[in-house]
Amino acid sequence: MPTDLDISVVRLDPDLPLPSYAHPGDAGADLHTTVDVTLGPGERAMVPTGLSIALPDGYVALVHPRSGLAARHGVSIVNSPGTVDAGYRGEIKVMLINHDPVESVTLARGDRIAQLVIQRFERARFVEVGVLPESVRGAGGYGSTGTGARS
Ligand SMILES: O=c1ccn([C@H]2C[C@H](O)[C@@H](COP(=O)(O)OP(=O)(O)OP(=O)(O)O)O2)c(=O)[nH]1
Ligand SMILES: [Mg+2]
Repeated sequence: MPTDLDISVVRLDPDLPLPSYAHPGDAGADLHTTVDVTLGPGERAMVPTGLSIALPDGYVALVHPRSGLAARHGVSIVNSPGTVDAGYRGEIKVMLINHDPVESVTLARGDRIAQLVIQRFERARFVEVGVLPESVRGAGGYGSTGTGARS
């Protein structure tokens, strides 16, 4: 098990909990909405979490959807996964969308709406070249291998 990383958090809404992992070993720490929100079919909303964080340099926090909300209500995140940069000190917000074609969904203050995955990342230097090295895949993509069973 990796050791836990300390991340400073300010609770803008002290009545709501800090992000928390539901089980040991979970990658995502659940985020809560500070407001009641109702999303009609196809509707989206920027939902506040009441949290600001300071990530160490070299880390990013990704805002992922919760599969339970997706499976039960068709609710996901427009910009999934959202990117919280290490230098960002504002409130973390979640751009929820209701993909259900007919049903509205209501989320109440305190409900868990998304999960935050903390990752290390590589910062790249983009080095311009004239020609890229060859690869087996080449430029094939967008379904180039088909959809059927492969032997
Ligand atoms: O789901 C998200 C995505 C982003 N952010 C915050 C943290 C992030 O550091 C900042 C900017 O996000 P991003 O870079 O994705 O947005 P942008 O459209 O490129 O805005 P900017 O020009 O401010 O970078 O907004 C969130 O709170 N939730
Ligand atoms: Mg940006």
